[in-house]
Amino acid sequence: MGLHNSHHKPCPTHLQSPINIHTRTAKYDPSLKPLKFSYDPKTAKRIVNVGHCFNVEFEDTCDRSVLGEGPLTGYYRLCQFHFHWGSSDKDGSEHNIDGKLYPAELHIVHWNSKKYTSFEEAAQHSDGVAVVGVFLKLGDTNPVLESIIQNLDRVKTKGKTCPFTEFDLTDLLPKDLNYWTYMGSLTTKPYFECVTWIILQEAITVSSEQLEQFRRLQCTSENENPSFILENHRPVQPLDHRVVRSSCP
Ligand SMILES: NS(=O)(=O)/N=C1/NCCO1
Ligand SMILES: [Zn+2]
Repeated sequence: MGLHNSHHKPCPTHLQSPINIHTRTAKYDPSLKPLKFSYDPKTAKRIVNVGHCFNVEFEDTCDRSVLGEGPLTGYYRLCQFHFHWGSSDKDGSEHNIDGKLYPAELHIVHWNSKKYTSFEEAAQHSDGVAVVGVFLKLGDTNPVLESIIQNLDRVKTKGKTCPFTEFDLTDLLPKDLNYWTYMGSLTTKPYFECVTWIILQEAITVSSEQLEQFRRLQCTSENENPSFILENHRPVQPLDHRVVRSSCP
């Protein structure tokens, strides 16, 4: 059921992601708090090739690595991070900034462990999930990304996993933690509308060679004819009546 208007025709309300962020329309909200990342490097567990991307998974059976404050009520438990990229360096990010695309985008996925008992349950609720999005811009080789990428030949085909421990995810974040925030959805099936999106305004760097490594991952399993994950970014969705808020003026 959607909103009703004078024509009495229901108009559906979409809360889908990603979106284009029009920075001049974003509204500064002084009540937004600074983001508080409390990640324990010992909770890093493994890298998994899930077919459409690779996930770096964390131990999420207790609140050892959490994201707090920012636009959130309470804290959300870190469960995994992954990337979206394009078939060339010309596109790849999911969110756009004033129509500008980046060559890739990092998503750090957390779920509301105060109210729910798993990511799967939390994803059924509008306050269930918080994803921090970080843009990757073309530049020098990123040494922290390199420590992840050097493992990718161990998860080349769909379903493969490899151990990945003692990783400090805060090393991957930019210095400036100012952000835009809006209510949206998962950008992968089943597109549940359960995400508080927190998009950092400062990008981190990635080199062209590092992006090429992403595109060498296979979406096929080891006993199939190889196909490659050349791109995995969803097109932007209608903003409708949503307002994007900014943590800084
Ligand atoms: N691209 S996304 O919105 O983070 N999608 C998901 N799905 C499972 C976890 O994050
Ligand atoms: Zn994602």
